[in-house]
Amino acid sequence: MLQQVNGHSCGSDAQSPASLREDLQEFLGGEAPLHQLDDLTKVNPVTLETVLRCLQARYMADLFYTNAGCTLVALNPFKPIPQLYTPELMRDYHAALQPQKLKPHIFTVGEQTYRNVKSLIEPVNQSIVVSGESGAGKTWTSRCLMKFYAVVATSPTSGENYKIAERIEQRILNSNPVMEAFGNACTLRNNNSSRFGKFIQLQLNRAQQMTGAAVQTYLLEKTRVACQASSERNFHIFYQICKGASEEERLQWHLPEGATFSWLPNPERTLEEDCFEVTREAMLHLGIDTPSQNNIFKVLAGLLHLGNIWFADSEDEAQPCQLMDDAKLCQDISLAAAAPS
Ligand SMILES: Nc1ncnc2c1ncn2[C@@H]1O[C@H](COP(=O)(O)OP(=O)(O)OP(=O)(O)O)[C@@H](O)[C@H]1O
Repeated sequence: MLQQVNGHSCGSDAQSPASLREDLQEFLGGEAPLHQLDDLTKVNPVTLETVLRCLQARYMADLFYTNAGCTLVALNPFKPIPQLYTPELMRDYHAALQPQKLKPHIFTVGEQTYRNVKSLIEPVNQSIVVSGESGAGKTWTSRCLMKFYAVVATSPTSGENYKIAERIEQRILNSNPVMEAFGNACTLRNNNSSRFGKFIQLQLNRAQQMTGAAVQTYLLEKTRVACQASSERNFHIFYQICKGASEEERLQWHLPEGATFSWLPNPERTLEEDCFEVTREAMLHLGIDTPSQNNIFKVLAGLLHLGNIWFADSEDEAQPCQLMDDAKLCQDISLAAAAPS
């Protein structure tokens, strides 16, 4: 029988510590290698130690997904595993008679959810909750799910439909770089940490083909614009415009090469998330044209300049704030405006 032990007394039926230790030894020294346990409900007795040992053994064997009943536990491999996310593998999970019989994978969850919609005459909305601590891999997992649906939930027949489907698919996937540029930042725990929560809604038509997506965001950490913990950074987009702007744009946005901004800490760190081109390209695909993009980037550059303004402590709070150094402010602005590049 499955024993559940959570560190507290389990009442009169509780197993004695000695017999629990025996069971533990038996389980850990058992015949079957621990990494072969692909469902944590098969772990017996269920203790923190047995569950962690099982997950550790699977991690060492490059097995990053483990079922826990109807929940999937995903371990972050912290290294690229391209063969785990190929379109071919997505199609295998999609085509399988019983995907749950294949190796545990995020694609099983994606496919099961998709089938739940498909199997009902009056479809019912399905939700997948991706949770975990910072750096656990939630953003990665949501991206995988979106890619999965982009592959399996678009199977149009005619050429015209194919083009429409491809455009929708591209737009859905392009929302990720834009959301991440404006809403993610490098923190102590994660170089690409989402500083907001999101609810992504994928919309399907009656033929279960993807017709659109909506993303609702909440709790964006707006204070990060003006205040970053030491060794952390501001949102990626600020670094992208400073590093990736052309000479002409630098002039337009008053961002001379080498300018320092107090709201832009640790600019010397180069991350793969600093790629301005990817963001611009994705914005274009989402329908944000170049003039609109320029306006957005000008506002962001203005914010960086605002961060370099210092106010003197006010003696009378009823009076307007005084700038610390008017002359320096004018000089900074004119320098920025006149800077060649
Ligand atoms: N399945 C995976 N394969 C390869 N690398 C991964 C995988 N999952 C996560 N990673 C790596 O771990 C990093 C952190 O993952 P991710 O940004 O998804 O975490 P998160 O849970 O969304 O964190 P936060 O809550 O801070 O936003 C990723 O940038 C990526 O490098």
